[in-house]
Amino acid sequence: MKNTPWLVIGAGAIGLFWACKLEKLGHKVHLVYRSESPGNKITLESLTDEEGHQQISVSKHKVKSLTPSELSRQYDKVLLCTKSFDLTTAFAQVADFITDDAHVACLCNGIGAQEALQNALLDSQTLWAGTTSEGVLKIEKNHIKHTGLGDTYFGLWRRDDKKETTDFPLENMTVINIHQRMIEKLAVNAVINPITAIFNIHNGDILNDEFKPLMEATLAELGTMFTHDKFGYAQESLHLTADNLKNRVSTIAQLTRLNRSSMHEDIRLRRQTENDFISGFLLDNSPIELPIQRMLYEGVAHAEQREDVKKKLLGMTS
Ligand SMILES: NC(=O)C1=CN([C@@H]2O[C@H](COP(=O)(O)OP(=O)(O)OC[C@H]3O[C@@H](n4cnc5c(N)ncnc54)[C@H](OP(=O)(O)O)[C@@H]3O)[C@@H](O)[C@H]2O)C=CC1
Ligand SMILES: CC(C)(CO)C(=O)C(=O)O
Repeated sequence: MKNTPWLVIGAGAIGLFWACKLEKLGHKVHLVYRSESPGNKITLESLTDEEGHQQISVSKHKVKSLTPSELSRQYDKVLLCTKSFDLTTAFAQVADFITDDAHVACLCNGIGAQEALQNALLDSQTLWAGTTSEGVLKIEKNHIKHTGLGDTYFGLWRRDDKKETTDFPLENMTVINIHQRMIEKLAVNAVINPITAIFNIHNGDILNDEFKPLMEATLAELGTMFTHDKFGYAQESLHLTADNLKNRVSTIAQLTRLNRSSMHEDIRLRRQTENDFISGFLLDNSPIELPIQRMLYEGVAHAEQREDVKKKLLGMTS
């Protein structure tokens, strides 16, 4: 299988990063872009070495960039690197060029888009849901900066899948508990992303005293939901008590203290956010009312309500 190229979809930060990573691993990469061609050489600037030490290195990676209409062959390994709200449309555009037994993987944040993608696949195709804690910034159309070293895992999206013994077609990346890992990531995103986006602050700032009551209340509310036996993903989330969440959120906020969260950046640049797949997913699936998460959702979704939401969030929790 190493001889057949990977089809990577989405030439954003993560798509370019994976195109470089796959090429480094010895795979051919065909990269599908939407608006601007990244060309055939990607520059990857790394700020940390493999052990996480500060060290700047620059490498160039060869890929073949195409639009969906330029595709002409069949692919058996596909990696979708779009935002969650673009996932199914991006797949639909390339579906005719994917083999009946293909491995199809996706790496978007949040939950909800994966099930929609699963429904678009043939039963004979395998969907791998992925989660990553790598930090990548796109500087130019063909230039990315790897700002934070992280891990990436893939697991079968369908738990009852007969293909349980199948491995992801890249070594050391298959996990059996992908749903748990995705819920854990979602829990962190549901705190850091909307708060930093609404208050226009860097990730580390949520640990400041000013936000302490809001943080405590948000974590308590989510802890109650994740440990509720009627939450649809309770099997994967019962360990996520308020204290456990506090540790996770504080660690990530500290590690990424100088970064803007993806949602903060999306709002700053007036782009669509992944709100519906983070807070929206929790609101739709929670067995209890989530007044704080609802207010965070509204504050992200409606720019005109943001000032009011800020006051309410600080007022209701102090
Ligand atoms: N960047 C990071 O460090 C991290 C990102 N993630 C998650 O990974 C996912 C991707 O993030 P990121 O790369 O930063 O996002 P970007 O917005 O940088 O990239 C998404 C890319 O998908 C492209 N795209 C959308 N629809 C299509 C389509 N139909 N055909 C081809 N390309 C398409 C977009 O094209 P266009 O340029 O036209 O908009 C864009 O280039 C998100 O869910 C994000 O939350 C998770 C962890 C870290
Ligand atoms: C972990 C975190 C919060 C890092 O910024 C992230 O995943 C995001 O910004 O979407």
